[in-house]
Amino acid sequence: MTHAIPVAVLGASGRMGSEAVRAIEAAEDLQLVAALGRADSLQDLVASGAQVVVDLTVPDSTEQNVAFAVEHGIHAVVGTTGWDAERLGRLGNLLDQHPGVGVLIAPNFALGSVLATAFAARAARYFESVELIELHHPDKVDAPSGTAERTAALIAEARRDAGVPASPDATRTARDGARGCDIDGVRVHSVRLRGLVAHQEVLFGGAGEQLTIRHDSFHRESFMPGVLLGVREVAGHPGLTVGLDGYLDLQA
Ligand SMILES: NC(=O)C1=CN([C@@H]2O[C@H](COP(=O)(O)OP(=O)(O)OC[C@H]3O[C@@H](n4cnc5c(N)ncnc54)[C@H](O)[C@@H]3O)[C@@H](O)[C@H]2O)C=CC1
Ligand SMILES: O=C(O)C1=N[C@H](C(=O)O)C[C@H](O)C1
Repeated sequence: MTHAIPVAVLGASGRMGSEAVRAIEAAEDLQLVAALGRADSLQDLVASGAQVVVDLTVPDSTEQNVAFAVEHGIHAVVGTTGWDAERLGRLGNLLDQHPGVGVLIAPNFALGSVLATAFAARAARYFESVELIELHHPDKVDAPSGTAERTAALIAEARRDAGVPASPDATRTARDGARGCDIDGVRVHSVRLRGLVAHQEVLFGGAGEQLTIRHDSFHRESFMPGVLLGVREVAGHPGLTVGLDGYLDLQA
């Protein structure tokens, strides 16, 4: 058997980080060499000998963590949110200076969610109206979700490419927030409710019909096959990959 891949987790005591630690420990081809939290130094990451780091921290620290990993030749699998175009641009430039290092930024590791986003992008051009609702546990610190940001951006791109006009909306007066936020012309509504984990609905409306594309993560175990796939594949994909679909053949 080939040697196990040495893997470190950043944010290891968090909701996702602790689940990832368990999944990596249970995988025979992976070896957990560091489980680091906010109190640890990034130097511990280098000292651990990790070839791959999984970042499941907070939007405020993820860019710095990933830049440190890249500068030290460590591949990174990133589930943390907050990767806007500016941050992705800076990371792309950094990776140009470190050829051979791979980074996967995965807004969502659940296979069903990755498929739902791909299906939504596919359907986007065929309907007059589109709106998106994301629903999460109330301990989530960011809104809208990273998955919603990505899904809305892909829907907007598909509609732009196909020359579809903006969704009709006659609203002239509204309370703040009543119509959600606007991501590239797609209205996105965020719900935070005790009992939920991670859920998303894309609503497409046409004359006399509606298509709803819904995905539910009922438990964080749903994200683990994607995390493990990312860890196993990232070294073989140098440079920046955004979205787990970059490692999957969704056409098959
Ligand atoms: N891509 C995906 O499929 C998923 C992504 N997420 C995202 O992952 C991130 C973490 O989510 P949760 O685990 O729910 O949050 P959490 O708050 O439970 O965990 C975050 C952990 O990171 C630690 N932390 C903060 N700063 C740190 C630093 N500089 N270095 C090391 N550790 C640090 C915190 O102490 C905490 O233990 C969020 O951005 C969330 O949106 C969550 C679920 C799935
Ligand atoms: O914070 C979460 O829980 C999740 N975060 C990611 C996001 O913002 O899209 C992925 C998933 O929705 C769970």
